[in-house]
Amino acid sequence: MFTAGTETSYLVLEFAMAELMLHQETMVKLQADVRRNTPRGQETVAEENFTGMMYLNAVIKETLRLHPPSPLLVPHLSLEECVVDSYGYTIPAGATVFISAWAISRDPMVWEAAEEFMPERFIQKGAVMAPDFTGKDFNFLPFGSGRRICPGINFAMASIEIVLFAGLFVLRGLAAWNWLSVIDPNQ
Ligand code: HEM
Repeated sequence: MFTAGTETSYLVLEFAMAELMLHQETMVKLQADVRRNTPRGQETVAEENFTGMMYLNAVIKETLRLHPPSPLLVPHLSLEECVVDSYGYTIPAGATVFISAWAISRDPMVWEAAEEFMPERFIQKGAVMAPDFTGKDFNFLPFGSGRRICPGINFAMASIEIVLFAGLFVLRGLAAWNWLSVIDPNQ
């Protein structure tokens, strides 16, 4: 429970920060959102500031898509034989099944520019939209699906949002997290 709840969330945070450093245009957009949603003079982030942070939510979803912390979910056991019609293969009863959420969420047949970090793909008509990660859209399964789906989704999303938002808030005075200009990634 501790491992399931901590390592996963901090991995998403680490990958989100790495992607933001690599994608300065995303970083600038996100910082603009932070400034817009936190009135001048405010010392820490407050719950009501999260309401307008749609882009933050899309950044986290895109991080989960490219870097799911449980890339093979957890092993599942097939209780009865199952034939996957479209691919023509049979999964026998008693088989251990690994589902690659990583490969599914980078499948170019499903995702446009699948290898690109593009949070905008989740924003349509001014709202964060499908695909949804609560197990209904099988092309995006960072938390799994079905009866054994992760029970910590809401807690995980809230804690990742709070930490990322708080970090961006502290650094809001900077033009961007432009650490690449001072740190040579080759060293
Ligand atoms: C970004 C954060 C997280 C991710 C990506 C994640 C992902 C997952 C995945 C993929 C599974 C397996 C689902 C399946 O195989 O169908 C799982 C199971 C589980 N997760 Fe999470 N998780 C996260 C955060 C959390 C948090 C914060 C908690 C608790 C506070 C938690 C508790 C659990 C538990 C208890 C299970 C086992 C459920 C079962 O077997 O019935 N997870 N998680």
